[in-house]
Amino acid sequence: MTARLSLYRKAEQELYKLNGSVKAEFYNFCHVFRNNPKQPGLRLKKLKGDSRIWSARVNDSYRALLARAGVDPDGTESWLVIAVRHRKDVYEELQVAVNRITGEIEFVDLAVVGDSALRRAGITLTPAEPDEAVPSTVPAPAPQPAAAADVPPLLAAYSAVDLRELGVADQLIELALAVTDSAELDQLVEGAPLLSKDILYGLASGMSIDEVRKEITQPVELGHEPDLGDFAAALTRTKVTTVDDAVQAIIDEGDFRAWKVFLHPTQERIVHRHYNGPARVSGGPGTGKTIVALHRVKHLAEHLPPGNNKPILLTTFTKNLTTDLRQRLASLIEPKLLARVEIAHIDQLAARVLGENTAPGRAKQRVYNHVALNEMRQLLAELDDHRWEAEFLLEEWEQVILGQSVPTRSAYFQARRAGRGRSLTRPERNHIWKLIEQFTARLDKLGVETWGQASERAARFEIERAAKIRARREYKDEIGGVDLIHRDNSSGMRYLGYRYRHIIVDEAQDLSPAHWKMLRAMADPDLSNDIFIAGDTHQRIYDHQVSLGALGINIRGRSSRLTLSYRTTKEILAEALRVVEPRNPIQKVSYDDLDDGTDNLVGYRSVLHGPAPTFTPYETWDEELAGLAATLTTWRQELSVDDKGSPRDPSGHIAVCVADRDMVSQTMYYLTTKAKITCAELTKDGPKGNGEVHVGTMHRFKGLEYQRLAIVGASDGIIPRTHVIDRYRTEDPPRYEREQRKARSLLFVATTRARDALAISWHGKPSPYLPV
Ligand SMILES: Nc1ncnc2c1ncn2[C@@H]1O[C@H](COP(=O)(O)OP(=O)(O)OP(=O)(O)O)[C@@H](O)[C@H]1O
Repeated sequence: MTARLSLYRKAEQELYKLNGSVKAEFYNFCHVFRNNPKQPGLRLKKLKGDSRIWSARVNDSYRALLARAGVDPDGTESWLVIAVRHRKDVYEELQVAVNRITGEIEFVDLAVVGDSALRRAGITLTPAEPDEAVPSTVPAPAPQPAAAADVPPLLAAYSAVDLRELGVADQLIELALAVTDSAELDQLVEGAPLLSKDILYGLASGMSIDEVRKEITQPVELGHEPDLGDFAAALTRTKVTTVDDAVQAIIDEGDFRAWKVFLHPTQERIVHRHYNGPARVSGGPGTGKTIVALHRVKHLAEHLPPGNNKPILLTTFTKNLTTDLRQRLASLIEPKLLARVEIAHIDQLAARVLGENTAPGRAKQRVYNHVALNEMRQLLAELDDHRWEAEFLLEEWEQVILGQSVPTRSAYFQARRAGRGRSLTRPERNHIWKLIEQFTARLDKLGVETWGQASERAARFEIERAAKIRARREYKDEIGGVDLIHRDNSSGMRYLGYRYRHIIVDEAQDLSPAHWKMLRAMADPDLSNDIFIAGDTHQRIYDHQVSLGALGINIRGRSSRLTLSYRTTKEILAEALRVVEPRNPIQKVSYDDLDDGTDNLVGYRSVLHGPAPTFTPYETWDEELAGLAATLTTWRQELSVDDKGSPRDPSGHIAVCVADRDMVSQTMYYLTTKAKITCAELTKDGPKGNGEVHVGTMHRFKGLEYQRLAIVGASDGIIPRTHVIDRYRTEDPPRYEREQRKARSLLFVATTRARDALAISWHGKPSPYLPV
């Protein structure tokens, strides 16, 4: 007799944590079991409490708990491993059931529920294999201390019926209603099925029943009443890993594999949905927006018609993030599908478009804005014109003229200047236009252009290209769909089509209007699933505010939000939130939704725990660096051994984040020469060299994550740069606010890169954005 064996998600995760020899015995167990589950050495037997759970022997100490999920007509049995654990932790009362909302198989692990909660709910656990010396039943519960009875339950506002209707597993309902504090709830949900965990945390964090129903329950609802006894059908709906010869590789990959297979139901829904137009996912840092974007690429690639072209574009704002995306995508999809995906950062795309449209030898050198600013200053000095600041003019050019592709002086007279400070009269606009004409002529003569100019030109080329495609289509429709050989042959138009069938954008909050226009023109707006956008405006660190609707990208009704952080601990998250959402109403900041509405982080939460972030003041920068060296030395030591005491290399898991390049150099110099800690600078191409600790400016940390992170030099005057922005306070208040918001978001991005530990320090006065 043979058996098909699958692993329940929780069981797979338990296996990652077992030591190597137990894992090896488990692979052997799988092999034997698949050949013959009745093999006597396996000692397969039902638990007494629930006829659905069976226990089988992995080795002397470990047991696999299994559920039988049907038999094929050819006699092949289907079994699901729901847990692998020490025999002392196997209890007769363990149960497995089909959830009435999702129709999936669920295992409620009472073995990890705290004693106090079990006792209050009147549940006693009986070991399935008691040690000889231990009585077969856990001693009768001790009477509860009188004080405990006075503490109201945490979820006192809800009834058993509420919890059941939302989808909490039956076995957990009484227990959940009995817990009195969040620590008890944490323990209760540790072994709970995902849906129960989401619901209970949602209610405990203040979501209403309706919100939980809408955001958590409905997305995973089966739509009809499942047969609670039909495990075979339930197995087909349950996320499992099939045990085959590759199971060893799967388990050895451990937690690194989790994001590839176990999407959260909300993530899964966003990934697989059909969208009739552009769609967007938002959510706080670490909620899996990039993961969703990568799975979306996979989903779309799997549904492409056969071919050898690259109809999918995956793009992001910065170069170093494309490297990361490429690596992650390569580990998620097979090479054949990967070959159908173009991965390029947004400036690279613009450069490519310009390359195609520029005669050889005529290309301009692209320069960053500080080079352009110098040119503007020189021009103003030569003209002896002091009416406008160079910075103001450059921004007016970038944000208003280039940002809206304003083509002529008369169009500039009419241009919207939202968020640009005081209004300009017609003569003032006239003056500015003339200066900017002289400035662009100067750049032209030097043979250079800014990246902003380049993307605006690229957008124009792409828009023209899209217009040709549409004109050809309309003409073809007009003449009744016949081939346009007479017309196409002469113009070379025959092969002209939209560049991409699907475009996926990550870190969307930082793209400029020109970038969006270019992307819009690269995919057919008449087709569904054309553009998928992932981003969080709370993390916007460049000055590009856009309204997608006005740029022809209509996401209305196709926006979703992720709220559960997989990266950051509760402790870090609470402090990070106070950076972007200060409690002081005078400092209140609002964030847009990439359109004309606002976004917020309501419901943003984490189920991970860790130490509270530390906030340390110093008198001087030198003292602060000495403190940093001490922290890093301790972290390095702690991360040099793993959970099981084996040595491991801490390189690349610790990082230091500072405000500017000078501080990067000073920090690296101090750590290398005074503390013997090797460093790698984070550059736009990723970490340079293989030093143990990565050091970089806040901008470089966008999209990355580290196990432990130190933010140093978080002082008033540095975050934000008071000497740079203070003059706007009276001169240009909207600009002052924008600068403040950018600096705040930068600190928010930095704090949310830390996974387990975060240490923030400053010298002198702390940054006004720090929650201290
Ligand atoms: N379903 C999942 N299962 C396991 N891990 C996950 C899951 N979703 C996300 N993660 C992990 O959470 C971390 C953050 O994910 P990701 O980078 O996609 O978040 P993000 O929302 O894009 O963050 P940011 O806005 O900060 O860039 C990563 O380590 C990722 O592997």
